[in-house]
Amino acid sequence: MTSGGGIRIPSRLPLLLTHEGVLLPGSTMRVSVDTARNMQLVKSRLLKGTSLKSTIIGVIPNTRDPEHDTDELPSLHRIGTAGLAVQVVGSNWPKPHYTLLITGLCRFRLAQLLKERPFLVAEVEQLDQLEGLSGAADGELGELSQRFYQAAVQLVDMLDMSVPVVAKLRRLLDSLPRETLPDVLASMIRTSNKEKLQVLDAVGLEERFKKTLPLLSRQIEGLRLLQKTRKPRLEEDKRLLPVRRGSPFPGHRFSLEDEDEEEEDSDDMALLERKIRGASMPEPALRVCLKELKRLKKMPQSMPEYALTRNYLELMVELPWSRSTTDCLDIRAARVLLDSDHYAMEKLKKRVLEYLAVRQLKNNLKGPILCFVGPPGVGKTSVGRSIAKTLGREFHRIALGGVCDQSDIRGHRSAGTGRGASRTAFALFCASAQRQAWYRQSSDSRGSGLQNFSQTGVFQVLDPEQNHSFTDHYLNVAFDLSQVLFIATANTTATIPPALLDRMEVLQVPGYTQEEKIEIAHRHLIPHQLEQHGLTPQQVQIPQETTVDIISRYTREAGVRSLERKFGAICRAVAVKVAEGHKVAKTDHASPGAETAGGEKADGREESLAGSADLALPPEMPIVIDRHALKDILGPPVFEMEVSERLTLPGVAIGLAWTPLGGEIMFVEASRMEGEGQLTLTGQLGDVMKESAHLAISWLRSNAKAYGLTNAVGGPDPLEGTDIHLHFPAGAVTKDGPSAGVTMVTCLASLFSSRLVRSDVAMTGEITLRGLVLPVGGIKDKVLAAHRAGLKRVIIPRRNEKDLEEIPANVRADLDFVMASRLDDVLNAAFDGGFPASHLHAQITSKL
Ligand SMILES: Nc1ncnc2c1ncn2[C@@H]1O[C@H](COP(=O)(O)OP(=O)(O)OP(=O)(O)O)[C@@H](O)[C@H]1O
Repeated sequence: MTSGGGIRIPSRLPLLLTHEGVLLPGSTMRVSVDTARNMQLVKSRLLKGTSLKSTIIGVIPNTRDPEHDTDELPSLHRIGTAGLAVQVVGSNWPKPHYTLLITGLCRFRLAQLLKERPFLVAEVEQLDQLEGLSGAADGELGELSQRFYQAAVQLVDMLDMSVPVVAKLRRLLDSLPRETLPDVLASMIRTSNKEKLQVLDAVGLEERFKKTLPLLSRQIEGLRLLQKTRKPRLEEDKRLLPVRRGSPFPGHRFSLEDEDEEEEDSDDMALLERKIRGASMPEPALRVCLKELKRLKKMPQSMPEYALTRNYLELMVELPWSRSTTDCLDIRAARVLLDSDHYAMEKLKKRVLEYLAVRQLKNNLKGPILCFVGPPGVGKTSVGRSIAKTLGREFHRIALGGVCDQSDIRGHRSAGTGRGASRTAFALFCASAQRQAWYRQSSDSRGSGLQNFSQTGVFQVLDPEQNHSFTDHYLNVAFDLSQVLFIATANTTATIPPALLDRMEVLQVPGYTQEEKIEIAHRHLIPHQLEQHGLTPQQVQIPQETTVDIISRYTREAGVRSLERKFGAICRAVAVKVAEGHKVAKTDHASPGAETAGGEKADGREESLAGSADLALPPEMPIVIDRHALKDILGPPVFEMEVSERLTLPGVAIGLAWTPLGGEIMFVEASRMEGEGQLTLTGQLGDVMKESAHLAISWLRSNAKAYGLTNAVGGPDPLEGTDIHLHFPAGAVTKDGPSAGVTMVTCLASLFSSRLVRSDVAMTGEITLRGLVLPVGGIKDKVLAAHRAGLKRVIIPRRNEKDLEEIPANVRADLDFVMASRLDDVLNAAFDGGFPASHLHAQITSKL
């Protein structure tokens, strides 16, 4: 085809000087042309010429730096290759240039330079037709050509025959004249420009074979080595045709450089595939993963979908499909652990142990889901963590507060970027083995979103009957959650939909009494905080009185979370003092006089003080946190005993309220003014509470005569010519419920009778129009709140008497409980000297 033997080139040839690459006969090369002479050659010869002859040019490798190839003619290489310009492409970017595709025809020798401008023209002598291997060559040349041919066949056989260009090359080896093989193969294999130049200069055939044979052997060796190191991927290696620029097959460029990247990529994919196969996922999940992997392999990395698919596969691989822990439950050890981690909570701990014992005997997790309900910071999560520890399971917490969307529970997967795993799947991913997850529902203001739970798939997750085939929309395959032990926590059951609540066993976790808090603080919170701050009991001491002060004057909560935070603040302050002390000690040590001080701390201190007066004194150990230190560290007390101050006027009474944060005392205030009998209610009250207010007024009006209640001017109807305003403080918080009924009656009775309510009484109870007192909920939390506030008497409905059993004995001993079945009982207990009608006037004078 390109044998010089069959082609006669013109004796005068325009010359193209190439800076990059060496064109050999039988190969094709792309050349970028931008120097003045070469551009002229293209414009006036190649683009204008019409005959085949005009497209034949002499290509001479220019060994000089192209930058200097301006006007001065370089000393030209004497041997060049005549080539056929088969394609010319012009472009203006980034500067005007042409790209030529040239196929080498035969060698020529430069005889004489005829013209230098506008482009070079020379008289040339055609080489390559002088010798030839006629048929079966004999002698050394024949042997050389045979060896060369065999080596070439060996090389091509090492490549992948399924690649069309390799198959074509294999066929060409047999059909091409042997003398053309050195040029063709030298242009294909990895060779430097210098080596190619040597091949070009080898005009004699024998010399040419000798020059190219070692290059061929080197390539074979290199390929063999490569295949040896990457044996498992032999098939892929064969695809790597080590053909560089100058391939005789334009358009097919293979390069060993690209290979590395490709190799990395496919290694990565192979690794991922291995991981997928090794994840022991069930058949359907494996099928989905392999399908996704196949898609991923075809995707360019720059595509957004690539990262998404990859993340998906990584998540699938990490999910604990088969990994699970064997529960190692020893009930006695569990009891010890629960006791050592948590003070009090006896009822809860007992129930938890029962639950665990039954689960172990039954050896499955079917049954109601435990749900701990109580105010914040009472240790619900902490008990859950201990349960996981006793079982040897991993613990993960999922927060569902504010969840109102099904995708949070079950994930979502839409086209594009908006897809993600559910919180459930994410928790499992984090837990990395099928063990325990922790469900939490919040009673925050967005709690109403939880109403949709039945549709949101929470059942599918929690319900042991359904969760063996939980399908996350993101994962899109079923996952067995039946081995996961779910425990729920909530601050209130009010926001949990009834259908879900029905499947749960609710365990109430009430707030703590002051005594319990003191114990928890000294057994758990203080040691924990000391450890967290790198302090020891030898360095800091917090006496019980300080703890009591913090509990009553700096925190007012049902749990112990703020209490723990306050201890944290104290530890930080102490840490500074201790660190400052160390600093002084170090300074002493470094000073020459310090050594003679013989380790006497006091001496060292004096010396250092003399040297630098602004350094703090190292504190005496241990630092004792007394009331003054407390004020210094935490600032002035946040809560003061304000109760008696607020009850100095008629028309104020203390009610007891239950909130998700625990029990609270509440001051109900009433005032009256001239008007038309209007009742104004403020403090964000719900409908039930508004109705209670109307009930209270009606009852008082109907009994006004009996109790001697009057309006502002002493008239028999308290509402005549009078407007009433009833206010419940903390106006920003919505309140509702019937339990403030008795407090409203007491507050209004005080207003209408102008008598003061006792300042140490708190009350709770629902009222009826006939003056009965009905039972209410949350008695324990309410009583604890009254105790916290330092009140002495608590009025509760008689039918709540049984609830007093839950209240710790010491709290019961501190309080005087009044059981009320009628409103008369309430009023009698709330006012000094009772509230009988006959004594009314005498009482007023004595009080006012
Ligand atoms: N009885 C207790 N004994 C020892 N530490 C306790 C006890 N109760 C609470 N704590 C500690 O109080 C801190 C808060 O507890 P935890 O986080 O379990 O509260 P929670 O009831 O889950 O609150 P929330 O409803 O806000 O999540 C933890 O450090 C816990 O160890």
